[in-house]
Amino acid sequence: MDEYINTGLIIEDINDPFLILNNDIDKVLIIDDAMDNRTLLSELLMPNHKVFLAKDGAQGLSLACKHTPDLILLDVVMPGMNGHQVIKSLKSDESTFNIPVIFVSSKISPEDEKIGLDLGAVDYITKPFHPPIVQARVRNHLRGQRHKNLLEQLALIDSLTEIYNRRFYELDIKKVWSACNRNETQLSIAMIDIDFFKSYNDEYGHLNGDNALRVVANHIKKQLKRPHDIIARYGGEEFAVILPHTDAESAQRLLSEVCTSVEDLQIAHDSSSISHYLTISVGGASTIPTRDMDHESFLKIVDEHLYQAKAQGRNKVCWRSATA
Ligand SMILES: Nc1nc2c(ncn2[C@@H]2O[C@H](COP(=O)(O)OP(=O)(O)OP(=O)(O)O)[C@@H](O)[C@H]2O)c(=O)[nH]1
Repeated sequence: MDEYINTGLIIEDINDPFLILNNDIDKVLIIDDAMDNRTLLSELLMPNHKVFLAKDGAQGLSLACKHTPDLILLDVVMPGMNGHQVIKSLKSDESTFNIPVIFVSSKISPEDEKIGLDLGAVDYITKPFHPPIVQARVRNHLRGQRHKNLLEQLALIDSLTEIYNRRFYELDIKKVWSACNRNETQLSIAMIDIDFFKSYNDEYGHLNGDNALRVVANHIKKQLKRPHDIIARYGGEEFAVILPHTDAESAQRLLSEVCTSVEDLQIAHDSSSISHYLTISVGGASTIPTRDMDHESFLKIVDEHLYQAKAQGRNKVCWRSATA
């Protein structure tokens, strides 16, 4: 079938890493049972976009989940699942909920258009369509979507350190907690606090304090190598680290290295009573999440261990033992 061939930027459901490499090109998924429409629309969009083609609703849903396109052009009248059923399914799935959908339909009455928009479509184009209008509408919606994505990303970044912020932590931990629960895999969480940071600010000034926060945050971030490991600024001089699929032994080893390496940065801290340099204390715990415990209660255990690290002299890691 012609759509299964990767022609220029027209891509069907192929297992091709090329898709992941060209992130800067917007991806548009066309779901239409008529081959002529698929061809016409893809030719219109192909020069500027990466185009995926689906010949029915089921294939469209599977491509949408797999490739998370930036925009979907969706026919209404199709055999099997119609466009209304497809958009309902897209809107009920967390992974596809945010993808804007434009209906491209031969149902042209205002009532049809209203139904489409009420179902969550961002636009409604009637057939026969005018190519320049399709191109302009697609371009405008993609521009809006890019802007929205950018704002969403910025809302999850801490402006001082440019690492993730607490809001991202809250979103991520929920997902990771349930994924590790489902897969029965180990999850480790650490809370990191800079030692005597109040006196650092008092001694060197707030601007140097800000700079030290930036340096320490990004230094720790660099040491988290796995793709799903994250560090987030949890509050003032406190950072949370999430290490999915990581057991207590590995996590503790990693955080001990982090702890040592922060002191090795040799950021002078003359008013610290434990070192000449800026240091951190770390509390942590590991578990296979169960239904009996939520991540907030687990974080309290992590916090208790941070408290212990402080109480035991700072510049160290306290981890809940596996049997505790
Ligand atoms: N420069 C700067 N300082 C901050 C920022 N956020 C929090 N702080 C400071 O971090 C300090 C934290 O002080 P404390 O909570 O008393 O803790 P500490 O002095 O580090 O003492 P221990 O944690 O017990 O070792 C406060 O003085 C805050 O003002 C920030 O964004 N920039």
